[in-house]
Amino acid sequence: MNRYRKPASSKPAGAYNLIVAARFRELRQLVPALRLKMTVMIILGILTGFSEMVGITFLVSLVFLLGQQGPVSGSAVAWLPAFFGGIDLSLSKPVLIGILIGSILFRIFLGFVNSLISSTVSHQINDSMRERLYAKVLTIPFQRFQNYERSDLINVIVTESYAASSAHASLVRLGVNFGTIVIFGAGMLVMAWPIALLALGFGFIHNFALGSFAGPYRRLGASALAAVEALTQLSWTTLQTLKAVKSFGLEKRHQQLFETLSNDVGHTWRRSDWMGATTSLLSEILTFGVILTIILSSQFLPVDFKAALSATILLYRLQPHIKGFDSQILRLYEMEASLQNVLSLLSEKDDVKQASQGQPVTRLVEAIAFHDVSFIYEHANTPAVRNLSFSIRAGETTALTGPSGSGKTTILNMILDLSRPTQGKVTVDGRDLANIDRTSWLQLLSVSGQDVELMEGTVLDNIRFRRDIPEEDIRWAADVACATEFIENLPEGFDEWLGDEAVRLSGGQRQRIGLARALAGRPQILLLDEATSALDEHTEMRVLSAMKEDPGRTLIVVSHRPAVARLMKNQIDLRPLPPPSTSTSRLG
Ligand SMILES: Nc1ncnc2c1ncn2[C@@H]1O[C@H](COP(=O)(O)OP(=O)(O)OP(=O)(O)O)[C@@H](O)[C@H]1O
Repeated sequence: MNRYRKPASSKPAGAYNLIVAARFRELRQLVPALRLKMTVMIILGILTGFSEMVGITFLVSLVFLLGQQGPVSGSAVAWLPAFFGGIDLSLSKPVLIGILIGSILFRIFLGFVNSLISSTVSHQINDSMRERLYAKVLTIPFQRFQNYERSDLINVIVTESYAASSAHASLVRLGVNFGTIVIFGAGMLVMAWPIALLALGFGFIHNFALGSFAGPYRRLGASALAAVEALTQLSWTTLQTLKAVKSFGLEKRHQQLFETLSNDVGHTWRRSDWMGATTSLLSEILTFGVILTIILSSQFLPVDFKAALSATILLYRLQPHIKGFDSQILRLYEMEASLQNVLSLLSEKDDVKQASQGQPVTRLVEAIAFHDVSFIYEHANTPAVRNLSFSIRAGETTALTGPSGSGKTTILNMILDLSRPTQGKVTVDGRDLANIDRTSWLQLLSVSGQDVELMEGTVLDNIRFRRDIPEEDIRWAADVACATEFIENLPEGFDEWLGDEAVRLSGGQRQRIGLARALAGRPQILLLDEATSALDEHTEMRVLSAMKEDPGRTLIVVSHRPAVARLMKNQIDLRPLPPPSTSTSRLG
């Protein structure tokens, strides 16, 4: 997912069954307050299994016992009538029928309660995972965020977040299966211990045989995830670059690529189904083998035939639980890759400074100053900006110029507190920006860039951008940004639905919506990062002149156009100075 993420190891971490402990540890890390609910669900599940045993299998055994005359050799069934002490078994038939019906109803009730609880807990886990993953995307440092593929982030938040609740459900079922196996095992031990021992041996062989599938399941989980990620990424980039795809006539190529990736996804899911069918078949064959062994050897075992038959029926009823136990372990292997993705995103460190940390600021009074600032991006070899010192005075207009790649956007990102200087500091009225409350600082600032990130909604929604801004401020901002003239020509005006790409708008119109969005909050400091590059020169001058009119506003404009730079009072030129000077900035 993360471009810098280490690939998952292809070898299982430890012995087959140890994966349960690993998943449990991870789950507790993800959902700490889960132990009580999990215990309740496991107990309810075991009770369901118990009532099933009593209600069906145990009573079948008793039916045999009712017909039994005299003591039965080699088995504990001989003392079962005594176990029901003093009851005249011929009179207890209605009672037995009552118990049978009662236990079936009890099992149905427990099953219902358990499914209600499981579904509530699953939804709680899913809600909490999605919210935490989304919150993480909002709180990781912007630079780290840029290391992620957007399509992968969507996959993790929307799809893979379910891995936690699936792991939880599997662990609960595992606990239920295990508890039921123990209870059934005890029942069999009471009825026919030699058969119980045979069943125990069968359990170990079953566990061992299915253990050989652990590696393939783990790899299958990882390749299914990779296939889905590749498919989502292709769909995402096709939507993002559809115009280019059509302009280059690449529709067929994309269709072929999609079909290949889609087949990969189908192929991994088919392999998953086949593997499920194979392990199920193996489990059935093993059970059949053990039951056949019991039947064939029953005459040699020191067990009465009827007791052997009762225990065999129990074993037959037990088989789905043994199979469930092992298949849940295999599921835990399969979901490892998704769970690791969720964990790896959640373990990202949050921004060093939270939005509400630091001293609040209400106004820029003097200046924003850079003091010997250098910045190097993660995984980059050279600094994006080096030893920069300059100051931008409050209420003045400043042009930030320089060749492409000289660090203009990087500087704006540091003013926006999206990136921290690797060396040196940025100050606001003499106070280190690192110690200023980000929320209050960002209330003074607004930014508009070359590419406007539009969202699903109307023109009004796009300018308001989920902030509490009155409509008259939006209309005022649209006026200043020279946007009203084209908005009012749209069929629905400010209520025109744009869609997230706003394909019907020209580049210059989209930029004017972006400018109106930046202005609508009436910021004291406005950062324009080539935000008027798609406008014709005349409109650009009109927009910038209108923006300059507010005397209280500090305007910082990044532009490659000399005419724009001339319109500003100051100029910071990032062209490298000739050697031997090391400083790359000067205030014009
Ligand atoms: N996220 C990033 N990771 C690594 N390097 C980056 C990242 N963003 C920018 N850079 C590098 O930092 C340098 C400065 O980039 P920046 O975008 O600040 O330049 P710019 O002056 O705004 O360029 P332009 O005028 O082309 O928009 C460039 O060499 C760029 O490749």
